[in-house]
Amino acid sequence: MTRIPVELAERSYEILIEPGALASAGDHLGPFVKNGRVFIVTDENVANHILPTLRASLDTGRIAHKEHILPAGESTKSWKMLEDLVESLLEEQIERSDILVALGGGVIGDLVGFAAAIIKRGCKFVQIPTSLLAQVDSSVGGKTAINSKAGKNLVGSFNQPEFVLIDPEVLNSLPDRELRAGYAEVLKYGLIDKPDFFEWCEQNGARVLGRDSNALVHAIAESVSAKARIVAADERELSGTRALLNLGHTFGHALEADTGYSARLVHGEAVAAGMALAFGYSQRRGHCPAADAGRVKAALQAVGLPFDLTSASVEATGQALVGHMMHDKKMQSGRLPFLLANGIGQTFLAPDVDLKDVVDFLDNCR
Ligand SMILES: NC(=O)c1ccc[n+]([C@@H]2O[C@H](COP(=O)([O-])OP(=O)(O)OC[C@H]3O[C@@H](n4cnc5c(N)ncnc54)[C@H](O)[C@@H]3O)[C@@H](O)[C@H]2O)c1
Ligand SMILES: O=C(O)C(=O)C[C@@H](O)[C@H](O)[C@H](O)COP(=O)(O)O
Ligand SMILES: [Zn+2]
Repeated sequence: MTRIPVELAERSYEILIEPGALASAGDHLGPFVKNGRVFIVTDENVANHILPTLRASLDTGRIAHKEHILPAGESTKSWKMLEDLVESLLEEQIERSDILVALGGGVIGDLVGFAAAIIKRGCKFVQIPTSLLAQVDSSVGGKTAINSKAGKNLVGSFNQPEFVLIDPEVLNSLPDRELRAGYAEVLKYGLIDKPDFFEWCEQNGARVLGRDSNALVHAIAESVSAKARIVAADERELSGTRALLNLGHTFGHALEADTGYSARLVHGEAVAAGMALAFGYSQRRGHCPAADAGRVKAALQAVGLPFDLTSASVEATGQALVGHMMHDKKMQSGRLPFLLANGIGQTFLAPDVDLKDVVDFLDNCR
């Protein structure tokens, strides 16, 4: 088993990675529940494919458990779903010594992490991520949120899990499209500050997406070590270091808003197009060589991810997209810093971006 620590000032925790680990989830959860109960929250797809193995493991360990099965999809990160989940857990008299388990993709992880933060002013929770995106990104680092009418992830908290249990074998039932979407966030780590890893991805992307076990474990371990390092340096995104993890997201969240957070463009796909736009815009501003921006597009295109507005099927004007960006949490004194790049593996936070120039870029980059 690979163990990667997330070392934080207040409390550290571990990310455990092992093919087949779900079958022994009870052994890992046991010490955290003592005499309490486990409340598993999952979605309907994950309930069909993955829940039976977790249930069996808890039964073997004689750990009392209850289940909440929610609809799948981004619309589950809503006030309504949060309210329903919190009320039903309170109805079941959840205690602070019990433990919530987020079994699912990033939608379930973000919702359950937030519910855990507010129930009785804080319950413990564990992340068992089942999508590639959740295994390489959302299960680690403690950002939890729901969406609001104004935009993506605008209501939430920083709330770290007790541990993260990653079983790459659960990805066998993940649809190809979702696997690809998660792979966009894998590429992100290479683009931020790991150029060698980006090169590895260029050479091994097909193995990862072909579900080769060794390639998947390598991609997951490299990704979560990068995320753990960045989160440890700036847990609450105060110094600008953690903002690097937002590469592609300023553009990407605007694309998601434009498509109504629908299945037309899922988060990882929006981030893929967003990263290509960030590199394209960096090239326009003279930061990034054209060859590097070209490599980013090529790496995305090679695996069937969107690499510009057209391939993301977004027709909105630059003005409309920048309108969505005005709700970005990075906004400060009316200015929006952007994650730009001097090249592959050289991402930086640019504070001085003129939004009129971004509008012009978006209107002329199709
Ligand atoms: N908190 C963070 O740091 C962070 C980081 C990245 C993304 N996110 C958030 O994560 C969300 C996207 O996560 P996602 O891509 O996992 O989406 P998701 O949770 O909607 O999962 C994608 C789809 O795959 C299905 N699924 C998941 N695991 C499966 C499996 N093993 N077998 C079969 N089907 C499976 C789900 O039911 C869903 O239909 C977005 O809301 C995004 O904002 C958060
Ligand atoms: O963990 C982070 O920090 C990230 O930015 C990871 C992103 O992949 C993720 O999508 C995150 O939810 C975006 O953060 P937000 O603060 O822009 O909502
Ligand atoms: Zn993301």
